[in-house]
Order: sequence, then C-alpha cells, then structure tokens
Amino acid sequence: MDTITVRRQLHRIPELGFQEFKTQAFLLDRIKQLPQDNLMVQVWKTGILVKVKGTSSKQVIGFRSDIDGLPIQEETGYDFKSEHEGNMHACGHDFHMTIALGALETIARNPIRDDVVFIFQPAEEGPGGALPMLQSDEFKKWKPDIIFGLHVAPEYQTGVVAIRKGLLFANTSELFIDFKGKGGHAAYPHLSNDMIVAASHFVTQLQSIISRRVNPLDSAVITVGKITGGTKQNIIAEQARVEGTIRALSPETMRIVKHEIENQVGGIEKSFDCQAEIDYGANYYQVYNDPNRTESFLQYCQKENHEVVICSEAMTGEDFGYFLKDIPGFMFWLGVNSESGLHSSTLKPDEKALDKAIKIVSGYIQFLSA
Ligand SMILES: CC(=O)N[C@@H](CCC[C@H](N)C(=O)O)C(=O)O
Repeated sequence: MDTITVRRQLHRIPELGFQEFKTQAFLLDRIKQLPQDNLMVQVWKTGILVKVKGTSSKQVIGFRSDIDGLPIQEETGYDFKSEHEGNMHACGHDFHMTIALGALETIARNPIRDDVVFIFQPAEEGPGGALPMLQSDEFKKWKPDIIFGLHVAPEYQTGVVAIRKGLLFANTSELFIDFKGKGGHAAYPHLSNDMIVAASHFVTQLQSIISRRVNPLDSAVITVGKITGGTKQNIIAEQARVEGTIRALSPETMRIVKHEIENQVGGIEKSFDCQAEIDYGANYYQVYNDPNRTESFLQYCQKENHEVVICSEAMTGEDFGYFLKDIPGFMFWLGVNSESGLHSSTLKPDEKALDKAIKIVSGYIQFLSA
C-alpha cells in the first residue's frame, strides 16, 4: 500500500461525526483489495469492524482508529487540501485511518495465531461514536480481549511513542448554555434584560471555578470557544449562547465543576432576571492506560528499539476512554513533528510517521500473538 497516497486521499474528504459516508466507502474499497481468505467485515453506522481470523486464536486483539474530521476551514496550502469546504482532518484522523489500514494489510498478508479486530470508529470529535459502538451487537460479537489505539502528537519528533501508565487523557464534557431575557431598543436598557451583558458576566466569572473551587493540587480546565447572541448593534439582545468544554482529571472533579457552573448560572438568572438552559452535550470518560498492558507495550518498544518518551497526562479528551473502561489496553501519542497543533487550520503532520507507526502497530500485534 502506498501510505502517502492513501493518507492524501483521506485528507481530501474529511466528514463530520456520523456523516463519514465517503470515508466509509473509501475504507471498504481499500479493505476489498486485501486478500479475503481470513477477512470478515461488519459495518456499524458509518464505521467498520474488520476481523482477521488467526490460525488458532487464543485471544482477540483490537486496534482502533477514529475516522471523522472537524469543522475547520483548512489553511495548509496543501495541493491535496480538503475538498469539503469548511471541514478538515485537523486532528490527524486521516493518519490514524492510514495506519490502521497499513497494519491491517500487514496482518492480512502475514497470518498470525490470534484474531485481530480493526475498529474504524466514527464521531470521535462529537457526538461520540465509541460508547454506542461498544454497546452495539456488531462490536459485542467480536469484542477484543485487549485493545489499543494511538493519537498523533505534533509536539514530538516523528515516530516517537509518548505514553504513560494510568491516566493519559482527561474526562471531558461539552458545555452549551442558552441565556434568554428581554430584548429592546438600545437606548432604553432599563426596559430590557440584556443577554450579551449576562453572558459576558458569566464567562468572566466562570474561571473562578478553576481558581477557587478546584483543589490547586488537582487540575481542571473550562474553555469557552464560542459566544453568539443578539441580532443588530442597536438592539438589546434577548438571547445569547455560550459554547465550551470542561476538562477534569477525575470524574469527581468533573462533578464538582458542573455543580459550580450550575450555581453560577443560577446566580446569573437571578441577577439578570433571565432564564438559562445548560446542555452538557457529549461527555467522554478518561483515557486510563492499563499498567500491565502498557508495560508489555513498553517491553516490545524496547526490544524493537522504538523511541519512547514517558509523558505527562494531557487535558485532551478521547472517547477511546470508553473502550479502555471496559477492555484492558492503552493509547499512545505518536510524534508527527508539526509546528501547528491539533485542531489548527495549518496542522501539517510529518508523513514519515506513517510507515514507522504501521511497523509499531503491526509489530506489537505480532509480538502479542507470538
Ligand atoms: C484529541 C482531541 O483533541 N480530542 C478532542 C475531543 C473532543 C471532546 C468533545 N467534543 C469536547 O469538545 O469536549 C478534544 O477536544 O480534546
């Protein structure tokens, strides 16, 4: 397989969560080109499960790739840039899919003892495909005994594995708050309840939850990424919407932060005489690396001379955490050396990481099955 061509073809067609129709068709077409003797395929929504039957299986090994893109207008200047206006593979899922396809090809062409399931999961960026996929009959039928996955990391050198035992990624929750008040003429503020002012007060006081309600030895993040409201510069806004995300290192801290947000929103309702509705959108469970499985991966990396860095926890989220809650395994960062970070319109991961990662992933599957 020409990995760079595959990655570029996928890069051209980023699709949002549960709309990955072209991506699914592309992946199915590539899977069809592999030797079919030991392959079984199931489609689940816009995702795919591929099983490679082992010669005399003792365990089922799972490798997961996410497949969705982000609503970002690409600015990389690539001649293979996104053909889908306003969407971009800005979180490296084009890399993840290419690596999964490459490892699948290696295992399909070189039979091993154990069964291997390659999981192409939709909607990681939202609303979250991992949990419903995990609960599906299709997944249950081929449930792995061990599962692993990777995520590209712009800040590490190409091909470096960054990993830690235990907590790797945070608990996350989306946050959407709609404020509703009374609009009116800009010249008569005393006759209205201005939701631009209410939302602004809320956004500025929100950070005091992190500085005054979360134990300073613990960590949490609240980011507001979008505010909308009002209709015209000389009309007092009767509505405003605040959109953000919450990150916490434990489910308990997540509960505390949400409780405090609800208190503050209640206060805004009182002081601005308005109504507010909170919606927590998609919630992801923390990514917690099983210490024994991580140790076995570290031993494999050492044996094969793959460069490893033991990293700190990150406040990123991943719905892969739901798989790891149920099945022992791990996730690791794969260095792709890009000046621009994840979720940036100019993310340019180094394609040399692709073949290195295919070797790491297929090699570990072979190591587990030896
Ligand atoms: C690796 C990564 O960047 N993951 C995303 C996950 C999104 C979670 C959810 N949609 C949210 O915004 O809270 C991240 O933003 O960390």
